[in-house]
Amino acid sequence: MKITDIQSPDQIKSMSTKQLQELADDIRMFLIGSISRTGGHLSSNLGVVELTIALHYVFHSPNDKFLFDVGHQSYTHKILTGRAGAFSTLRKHNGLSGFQKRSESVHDAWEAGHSSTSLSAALGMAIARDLQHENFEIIPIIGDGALSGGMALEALNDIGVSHKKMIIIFNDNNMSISKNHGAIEKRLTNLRSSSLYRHMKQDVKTNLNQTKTGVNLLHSLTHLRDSLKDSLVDAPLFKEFNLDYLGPVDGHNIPALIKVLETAKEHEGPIVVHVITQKGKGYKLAEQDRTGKWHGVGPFDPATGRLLVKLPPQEISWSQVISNTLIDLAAKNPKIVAITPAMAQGSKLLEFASRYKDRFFDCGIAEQHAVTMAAGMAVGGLHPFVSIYSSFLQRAYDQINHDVARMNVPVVFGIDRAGLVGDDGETHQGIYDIAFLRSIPNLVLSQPKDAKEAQNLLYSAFAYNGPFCIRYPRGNVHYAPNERYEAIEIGTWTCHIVGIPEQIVITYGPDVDRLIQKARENAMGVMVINARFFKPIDTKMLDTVFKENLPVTVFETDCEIGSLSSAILEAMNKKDHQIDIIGIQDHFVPQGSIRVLRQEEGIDIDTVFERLERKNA
Ligand SMILES: Cc1ncc(C[n+]2csc(CCOP(=O)(O)OP(=O)(O)O)c2C)c(N)n1
Ligand SMILES: CC(=O)[C@@H](O)[C@H](O)COP(=O)(O)O
Ligand SMILES: [Mg+2]
Repeated sequence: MKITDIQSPDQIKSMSTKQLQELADDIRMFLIGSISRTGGHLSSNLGVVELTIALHYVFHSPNDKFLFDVGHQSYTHKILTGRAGAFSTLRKHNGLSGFQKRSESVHDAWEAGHSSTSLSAALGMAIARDLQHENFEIIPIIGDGALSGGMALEALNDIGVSHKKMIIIFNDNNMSISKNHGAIEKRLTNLRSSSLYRHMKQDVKTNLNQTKTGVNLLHSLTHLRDSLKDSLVDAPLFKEFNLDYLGPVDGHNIPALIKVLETAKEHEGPIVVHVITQKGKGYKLAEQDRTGKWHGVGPFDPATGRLLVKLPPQEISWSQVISNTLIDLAAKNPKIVAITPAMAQGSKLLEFASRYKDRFFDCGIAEQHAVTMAAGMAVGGLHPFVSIYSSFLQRAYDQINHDVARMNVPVVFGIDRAGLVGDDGETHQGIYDIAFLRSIPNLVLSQPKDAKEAQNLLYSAFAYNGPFCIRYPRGNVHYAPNERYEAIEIGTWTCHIVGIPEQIVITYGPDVDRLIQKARENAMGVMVINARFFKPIDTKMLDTVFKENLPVTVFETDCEIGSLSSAILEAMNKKDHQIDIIGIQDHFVPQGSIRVLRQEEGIDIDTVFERLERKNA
């Protein structure tokens, strides 16, 4: 069967074991080919092909509900539910989402993008089901990385006494994006390498090889199930949560998976099925990867693994600029330590980790813990740098407020992926942090316009004795290491005059230079203000600017509500001056390239410029 001919999971229900395995092989080839053209979450998806086939074989979606935690590993689910034909649009504007999306298919029972939500959601859905006397299965699928998230552990604690029927698939590939971290991880290592698991795997293999009739298979699987029951003593992790447990089972063995899932289906109350999978299965480079390089990739040549999009010379990612500077500053200041909640690869902190082994802390997917731990380190006399993507920082709002800002302790936040992130869509757009951080007392909140300013801001942040946030976008920037650092006075903006100004634009980040360049090219007279601090803002400069009596535009590339324009309007409350505001309106921004999204939102330089030109007309 052609992969694109699959319209419904019902089509696989009558397949033999052999046909299911062939289907798995075909899907894997399809995924590698398709993702090599569009980019996407390769490794996690290659790891769950057989598991997803077995889930759709045993359960009946959309009546039964699959909740893929994070959702980045739901590609096979999309294929089996009739969406293979749309894979060329994966993560593109108006195209197939890289995550489960309820508007996309009735088979997508839940939406995510951030990790560790599936178990709470599953319990909520189970309560709703039972109160309304409905009858269906609820199947959250959660990875070993996501399980380390606080929400997942809070949910397990509740589920364990709920008696609500659900089948928790624990997809254990011994990897988060890169290496997984923590005590749970250690416990799992013992379990995975237990002689019992190896024995079971061999046992099933032997029996499968001996017969195609299924008689010995059944015997083997019954034996497997009995062994699993015995193994409970060796798997106390879930027992401690008062949860029944089946496993571990080989996640690439379809008959074994089917049998275990059927056993779990008969079980009353909640049960965990522990499935061992291999991240990147079927693509050698991804199988061998421990750094996370193949977790999410851009387009690549499948034959060589070479990435097809090359950086322009002298450009590096904003994350890399910050990381290089951090490494340099840390060489001179032993109090500097770095923390990441499971994003060492994306935040470009792997080099820091190898240079300063005892000063680097990957705490797993645990943003809240990361921030409060940083506060503890700061109270203890260190000067921590916490690197968190803007959208994941939403998780740690209380910790920033309660533990860092309230005690006014020196923690530097590197808010990565600030602004539009593009292909990951709504769940990952980093456009809210200015608004949600600005109201917190004691915080300094800044964004550099270029790499030079980024280096100077980081230098200034470590010279400051309080919480200091520096946000920077996804993408690249022209870079040369600063010959020497210059301290930037907190709360100061800079003013850039092009021609004879007829109007004033207040903006920030890389758009400062983009706008200056555009104005020069078009001989427009404009005063461009680089609002490099959102808190505190430069009220002195605002006073001067408003005295010019020229039209003012605030051009922001984040959500309009509560961000820079709000800060300015608050400050100018008592003055009589009209301000034109350009920013992202009050709605969620879907996926798409940043270029397309900026056009849609009317915040691309051309549209902004046309708007400014109209003001001069
Ligand atoms: C709250 C939050 N923090 C960080 C991330 C980034 N992230 C996406 S997938 C992932 C690793 C998940 O590991 P696991 O659950 O084991 O899934 P796998 O990719 O191994 O299948 C991380 C850290 C996220 N999506 N949400
Ligand atoms: C699914 C998830 O949350 C991450 O894998 C995320 O997609 C990474 O984004 P970057 O590609 O910007 O590092
Ligand atoms: Mg994992």
